[in-house]
Amino acid sequence: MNDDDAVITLIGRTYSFESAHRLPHLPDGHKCKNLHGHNYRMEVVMRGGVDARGFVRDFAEMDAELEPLLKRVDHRLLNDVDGLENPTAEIIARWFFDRISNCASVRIYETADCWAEVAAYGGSLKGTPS
Ligand SMILES: Nc1nc2c(c(=O)[nH]1)N=C([C@H](O)[C@H](O)COP(=O)(O)OP(=O)(O)OP(=O)(O)O)CN2
Repeated sequence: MNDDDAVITLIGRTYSFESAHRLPHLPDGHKCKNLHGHNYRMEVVMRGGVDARGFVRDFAEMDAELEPLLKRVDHRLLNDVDGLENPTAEIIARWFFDRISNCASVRIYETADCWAEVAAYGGSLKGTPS
C-alpha cells in the first residue's frame, strides 16, 4: 500500500527536557522576564513513505536523531543556546523543526496546558519522503 498525493503517513513520539529560560523581550514586571524553569514536553511528528519494513522511520532511529538536539537544551539555560536567545515556546518549536529531517510538526508544551506548534503545510513540507 503506497501513499499518494492525497494521503501521507505520519508517526510521532513524545520527548521531554528540563531547562531554564528568561524571555528578554517582555516588559519589566512580567514574571516570565525573570529566570525560571520548565519541564518541557515535546511532540515530534515525522512524515514519509512507508518502507519495506512497514515503517516511516524506526522509532529508535527517531530517538537517535533527537538525542543530540535534546542534549543541547536539557539542563541548560536556553538563552545560551545558539538560535534560542529569545526562547519562547514558539521559537523553541521552530528551532527543533528546522533541525529534524522529514519533520511534519513539533509541539512544545511549556506547561501542562500551554503549547506552541510549528507545522509544515502544503509546499513547505521539508525533506524528501523515503
Ligand atoms: N505565546 C507564549 N506565551 C507565553 C510564553 C510562550 O513561550 N509563548 N511563555 C511564558 C512564560 O515562559 C511562562 O512561564 C509560562 O506561562 P504561564 O501560563 O504563565 O505558566 P506558569 O505555569 O508559569 O503560570 P501559572 O501562574 O502557574 O499558571 C508566558 N507566556
